Amino acid sequence: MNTRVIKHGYQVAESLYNLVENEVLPDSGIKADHFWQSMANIFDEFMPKNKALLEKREEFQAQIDAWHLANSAPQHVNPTDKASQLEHSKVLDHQRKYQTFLTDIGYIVAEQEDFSITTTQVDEEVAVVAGPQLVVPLMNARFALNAANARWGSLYDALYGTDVISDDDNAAAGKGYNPIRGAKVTAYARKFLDSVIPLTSGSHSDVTGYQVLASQLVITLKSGQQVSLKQPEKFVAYNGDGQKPSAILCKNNGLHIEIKIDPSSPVAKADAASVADIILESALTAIQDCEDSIAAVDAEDKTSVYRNWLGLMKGDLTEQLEKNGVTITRKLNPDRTYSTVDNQTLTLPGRSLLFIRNVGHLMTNDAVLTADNQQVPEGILDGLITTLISLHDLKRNSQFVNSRQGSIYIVKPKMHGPAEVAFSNALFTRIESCLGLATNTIKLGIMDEERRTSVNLKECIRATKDRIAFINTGFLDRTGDEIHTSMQAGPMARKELMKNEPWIDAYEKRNVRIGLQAGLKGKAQIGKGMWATPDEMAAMVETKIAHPKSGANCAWVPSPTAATLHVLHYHQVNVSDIQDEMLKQFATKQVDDGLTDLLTIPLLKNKQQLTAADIQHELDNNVQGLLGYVVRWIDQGTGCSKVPDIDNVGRMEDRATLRISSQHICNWLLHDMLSQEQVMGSLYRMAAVVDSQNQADPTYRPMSADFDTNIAFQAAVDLILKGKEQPSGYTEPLLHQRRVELKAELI
Ligand SMILES: CC(=O)SCCNC(=O)CCNC(=O)[C@H](O)C(C)(C)COP(=O)(O)OP(=O)(O)OC[C@H]1O[C@@H](n2cnc3c(N)ncnc32)[C@H](O)[C@@H]1OP(=O)(O)O
Ligand SMILES: O=CC(=O)O
Ligand SMILES: [Mg+2]
Repeated sequence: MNTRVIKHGYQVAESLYNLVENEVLPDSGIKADHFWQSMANIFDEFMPKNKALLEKREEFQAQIDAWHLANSAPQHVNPTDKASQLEHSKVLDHQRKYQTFLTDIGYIVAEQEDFSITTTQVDEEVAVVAGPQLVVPLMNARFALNAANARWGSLYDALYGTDVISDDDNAAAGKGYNPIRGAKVTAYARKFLDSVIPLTSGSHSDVTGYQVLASQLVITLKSGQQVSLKQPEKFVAYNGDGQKPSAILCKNNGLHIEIKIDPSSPVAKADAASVADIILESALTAIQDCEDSIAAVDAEDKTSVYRNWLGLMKGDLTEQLEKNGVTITRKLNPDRTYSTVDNQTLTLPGRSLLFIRNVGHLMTNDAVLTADNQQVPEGILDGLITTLISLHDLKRNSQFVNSRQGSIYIVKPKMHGPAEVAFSNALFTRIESCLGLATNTIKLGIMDEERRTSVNLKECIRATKDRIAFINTGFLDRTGDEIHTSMQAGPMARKELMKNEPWIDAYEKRNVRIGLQAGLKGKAQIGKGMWATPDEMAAMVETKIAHPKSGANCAWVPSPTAATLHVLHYHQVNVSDIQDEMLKQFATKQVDDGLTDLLTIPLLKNKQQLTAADIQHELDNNVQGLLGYVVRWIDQGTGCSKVPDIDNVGRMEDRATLRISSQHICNWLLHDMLSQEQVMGSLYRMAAVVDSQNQADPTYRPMSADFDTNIAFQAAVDLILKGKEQPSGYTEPLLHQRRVELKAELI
C-alpha cells in the first residue's frame, strides 16, 4: 500500500509527492502550497467534464452498434459491373442513410466558416523546416536520451548497419569492418551529396580535398580541377583550419549536412578527401512518449516517467550503459558550433526539439486519489505535471535550451471529436493560469487517430486554433478505431488489406487538405504516421518519400537510424513548395471533401473467396503479434517491442497495433469467421512459438508452462474475448489491470 500525503482533499502518492516537492518545485518559481491547491482546483473542475466526455463516447458507440444491427449492409459489389447496378444503388443508399444517421445523432458536426490558426511562438523545427519526427518511450532513459540526441546522425552508420546497402558481392556486414561494404556506403553517400549539393562540374566521389580559401568553399577533384558548389549559398560554415578543415557544413531545404574530415579515422584512410563521415541533421523533433509505447500503470511508474522528463528539461538526465563491453554514461549532447566565413560563430541545436505525448482522456492512475479513493484521470495529471516540469526549460534552468521560442509542446492522443479537443484546450488554459504562464504557451498536437476526430477535423482544429502546433495521422490507432466503431457492421477486410480500402486514402488526404486550409503552413506540423517495420530500412527509403510528397512536413520514425535515413527524403522534396502548390489547387479547383470515402467501412467483400487456410493464417499472424507484445508488456513492463510476425518480419508493436490485432480477431469472432475454439487453439499454439522466440532471455517466463495461471496469457485471452466491451476497443484497461496484478504478485 502506497503511503499518501493529503493535499487539499486529494491523496498524493508519496513517490510523486516527493518528486514534486524535492525535485520539481525548487527553482520552478511555483510555491508548493499554490501548486497543490491548483492541482485540487483543476481536478475538481475537470474531472466531471472528463467523465461526461467518456460517457458520450459510449453513448455514440451504443447508437452506432444498434444502427448496424438494424440496418445490415448490402453486399458490396463492383460498381462497373452492369449486372450488379441495382445492388450498387442499394450500397449507395445504405451509405447515405448511414451518413444521415451519424449527422442526426451529432457524431458528424456541421462545419463552420473557414478560419486560420493563430498559433505564435512556434520553433522553426515545427513551423518552418520539414523533417523526420522520432518517437521514443520516455520510461526508458537510455532510449529517451538517445532520441534527444538524434538531432544529428551518421549517414555512414545508418547505411552500413541496415539493408539500404545490400549484402551482394561480398558486402555483408561481418564481425569486423568490411571495406567492400564501406565502399558501397561511401558511394551511396556521395551520390546523395551530388543530388543535393551538386558541384559546378564533376562528382563528390572524385573529390580529393574540401578547403575554405578566401571565404569560398574550394573543392579539388582527382583531375586537379578546382570546382565549387553549383549553389554556393548552400555552403554555410566549417570547422578547423580553412586549408585543412575538419568539417564542412552545408544546408539544403533548411537541413544541415556536415562533411566530416578526419584523416586519422580508419574509414577516411580509404578516402581520397579523408572524409570520415557525413553527419545529417536528422530528427528535428522527437516525441517523448508517456502513452502507447510505455507501460506505466501506477504511481511508482508515473513518477519514474515524470523524473525522466524532468531530467530532460533540467538537462541533467544521465544513464550508464554497456556498449561493446565498455560502460559509458549517456547524457544530452551539447549544441554544435561552426565558424562562418566571416569568422562568426554559428551555433546549431545539438538536440531534437522535444515534444511530450501525454495520455488521452480515458485512463486513471493511483498517483493521486480523490478523498473517496477514486483514481484521478491520468491525462489531467499528465497535463499538469509535465507542464510544471517544463517550466525548467522556460526558466532556462538547464544548460540546454529545448524551445528557443519559450513554448511547451504537448501531443494529445486519442481525442474523439471537437468537444474533447476543446476540453484539452480549456485544461491547458487553466494549467497555464495556475502556473503563471501566458495563455497558449502550451502548444497542442492533435493526433488525428480516432474516427470522430477525422470526420470532424476542421472543427477539432478550430477548437484549439490559437495553440495548435501539429496534426498527425496516427493510422494505427485509427485502424483500431475503424474496426471497433463498426464492430457490428460485419467482418472487416484482412488486416493488411484494410490499408487498401477507400477510407484510409480519404483520411490521409483530408488531413493534409484540412490542415493546409486551416493555415497550418508556416505555423504548425502536418504529420504522417509511423514506419512500423524497424529493420526494413531499404523499403522505408524506397517508399516513405510519399509522406513529404503528400504535403506533410514531418513523419514518424521508430529509431534514430530511421531518422537519418528518412531525412534523405526531405532533402529531395521541398515540402513548402508542395504545400504552396496544393493550396493553389484548393483555391482554384472544387475539391471533394472525401467524407463519403472516409465513412466507407472497410468490410470484407469476398468472404467466400477466403479459404480456411487464409483465415487461419490471418488469425495466427494476429495472435502471434499480440502474444509477443503482451507477454513483454505484462511481465517486463516493456511498452514497445519489436515482435516477429508470422513471416518473421520484425514489427514495431505498441498499444495501437495491439488494438488492431485484438479488435480484428474479436470482430471475426463476432461474425463467425472464427470459432472460439479456433481462437483458443491459435493462442495455445502461438504461445509456444512466442516462448521459443524468447528463450534466450533469462528473465522470460514461458506462457506455455501453465496457461491457466500465466497472467500475460490471460491478458491476451481477455483482450480478444472481452474486446467488444472495451471502451473504443482500447487495450490499456486490461493491460493495466493485469500488470498491476503481476506487480502485486512479485512483491
Ligand atoms: C502507434 C504509435 O503510437 S507509434 C509510437 C510509439 N512507438 C515508438 O515510440 C517506437 C520506439 N521504438 C522502439 O522502441 C524501438 O526502436 C523498437 C522496439 C521498435 C525496435 O527496437 P530494436 O530494433 O529491437 O532496438 P534495440 O532495442 O535493439 O535498440 C537499438 C538501439 O537503437 C536505439 N533506439 C531504438 N529505438 C529508439 C528510439 N525510438 N529512440 C531512441 N533510440 C532508439 C536504442 O537506444 C539502441 O541504442 P543503444 O544501444 O545505443 O542505446
Ligand atoms: O499514435 C500513432 C498511431 O498510429 O496510433
Ligand atoms: Mg496512437
